[in-house]
Amino acid sequence: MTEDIDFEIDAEDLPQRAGERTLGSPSVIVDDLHITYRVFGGRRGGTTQTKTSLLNRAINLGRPDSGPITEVPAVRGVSFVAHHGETIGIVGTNGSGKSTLLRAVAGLLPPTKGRVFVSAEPALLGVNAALLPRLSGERNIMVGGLALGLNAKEVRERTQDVASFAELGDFLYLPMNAYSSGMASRLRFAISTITTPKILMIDEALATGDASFRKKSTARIEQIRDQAGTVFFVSHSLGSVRAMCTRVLWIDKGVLVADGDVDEVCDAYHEFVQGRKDASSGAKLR
Ligand SMILES: Nc1ncnc2c1ncn2[C@@H]1O[C@H](COP(=O)(O)OP(=O)(O)OP(=O)(O)O)[C@@H](O)[C@H]1O
Repeated sequence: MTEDIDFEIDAEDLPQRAGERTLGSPSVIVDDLHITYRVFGGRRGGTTQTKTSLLNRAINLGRPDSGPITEVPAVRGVSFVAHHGETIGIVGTNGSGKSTLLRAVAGLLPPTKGRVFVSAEPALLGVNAALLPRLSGERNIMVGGLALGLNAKEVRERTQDVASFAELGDFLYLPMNAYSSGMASRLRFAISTITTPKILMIDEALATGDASFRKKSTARIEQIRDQAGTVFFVSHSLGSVRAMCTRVLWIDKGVLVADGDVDEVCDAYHEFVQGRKDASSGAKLR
């Protein structure tokens, strides 16, 4: 197991754990959730393919989306209840299903099986939010703001704040494909924090930008977290998870192997990635 654990972020720069906040009512209920991706390609004759008729194969010959379909079970039977007032870290090795789980809770992926109940519209805050490279920063702020539920007037009122938070200067009016990658990710972050959601989902957002922007963005996360009801935080940085979270879910190969106390789960996961323990060692923490 060669998972990298990033301890690079200075603990002093991190938002602190939400402390002894009393838990409120349930905000997210995930009940036996399964997410299976279906992708074109893969081994012909494999066990996960659907049958394509000879005629279809002949018609589709040469098309990139023709051929067998492979099913990738990314989340397998995950169940948990999150409450208002919790900051929940999600840890797991590469490809274990963390982002898929987050996207499913955010309503961006339909469950293959099982159900997700949310008490409010969750907002996914991540550096990977899709923006349109040919549009200016200003137009992207409008598109992003509308997508997050603001109306056009509200977005216009906040545009200068978003632009100055992202340190765009006059680049605000240039197409995003003229931005440096750091500038683009700062803008993504700034857009995704334009509102304060009741359920906030953060996917590796702390990795955004250089050290000074990271400090600023973590302060912004702390501010949002204090106002948001429930925060989910996917990260490979156990330092960040320990500093910020009040509970941790550990996902391995799509299965929830541990759900509980931050230090216990982080310690077990750390030992696991160091190759000292098997993933099943986390089961007792549930
Ligand atoms: N769009 C997709 N189509 C098909 N398979 C996918 C897709 N996205 C993810 N997967 C697969 O689903 C599994 C879970 O991926 P996911 O991105 O959720 O894991 P992760 O824990 O977030 O990984 P990482 O830490 O590398 O970001 C992996 O096997 C991955 O290859």
